[in-house]
Amino acid sequence: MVARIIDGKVVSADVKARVKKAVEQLKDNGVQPCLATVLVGDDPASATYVGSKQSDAKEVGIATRDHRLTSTFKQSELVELMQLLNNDHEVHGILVQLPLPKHIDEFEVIAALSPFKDVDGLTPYNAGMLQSGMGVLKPCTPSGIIELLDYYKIDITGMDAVVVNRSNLVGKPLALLLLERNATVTICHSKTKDLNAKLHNADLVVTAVGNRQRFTLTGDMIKEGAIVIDVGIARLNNKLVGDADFESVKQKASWVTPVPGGVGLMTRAMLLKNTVTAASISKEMSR
Ligand SMILES: Nc1nc2c(c(=O)[nH]1)N[C@@H](CN(C=O)c1ccc(C(=O)N[C@@H](CCC(=O)O)C(=O)O)cc1)CN2
Repeated sequence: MVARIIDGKVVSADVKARVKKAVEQLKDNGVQPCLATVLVGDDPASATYVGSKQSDAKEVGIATRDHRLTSTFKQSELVELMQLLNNDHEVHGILVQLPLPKHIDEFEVIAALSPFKDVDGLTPYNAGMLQSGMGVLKPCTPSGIIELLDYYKIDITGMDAVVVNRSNLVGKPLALLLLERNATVTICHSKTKDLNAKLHNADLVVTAVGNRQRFTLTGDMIKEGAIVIDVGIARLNNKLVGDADFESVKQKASWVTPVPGGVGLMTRAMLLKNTVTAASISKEMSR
């Protein structure tokens, strides 16, 4: 079997076109959607991601604020900045780029965000809403993966899904979204017993490790016809790669996402979608 490609370029362009229209409608109704990004420290990958998020926003007509802070910025100052942005009526979405420097308690900063401006869907309120099946602002990578499955009309009902990641950003929220689509979900991690057996049995594999030395998914590790969603990003021989050895996985899977050009683009597109949703929520609340 040779896998069909789940193309993040096509689907993210579709999401962005819908977002652009929604932005125009909001503007016609007197609301200029605005996204504030917050970057702490000088991690080059994080700076690149924030740069892309800023230019994506501009491309669809969303206004931006760009807060770039040194790695010595204090936790209390960051919480104060969250409160300032929460109270700024011109700002609808707040994105704090992760990871934060080690001296900062990520949970405390995220928890200081207004859940109505939490365009990453990470506050305790939005995480709880997601768990109840009532999520509105949902984490961007997991909701981007669902958008990809929907676009290609891939029904995962009854499938055994294995997610290799247990973070709040990807693994945990994704497990809930796959469960909502009636998959049977197993979350795997570094302490999982017999990962190979679990992978072999899976109809859907989502991998988000991002370190080829620690984990590489090869074709012989998956079941014939499995769907493979690759969230990992790493550099190998100066080339951007995912967790999957694309060529061998492609020979065995039924569907596969490429890296680059897959889930990463969806993460960015879903942030724009969440920003427009947050702007609409703010408009409703001010009525
Ligand atoms: N606050 C957040 N922080 C982080 C998130 C997040 O969703 N919210 N996710 C990750 C990384 N990430 C977003 O910030 C991200 C990853 C990948 C891409 C992307 O565009 N990938 C492209 C390739 C890009 C390249 O050429 O370098 C692709 O896969 O085609 C965007 C964003 C960590 N932090």
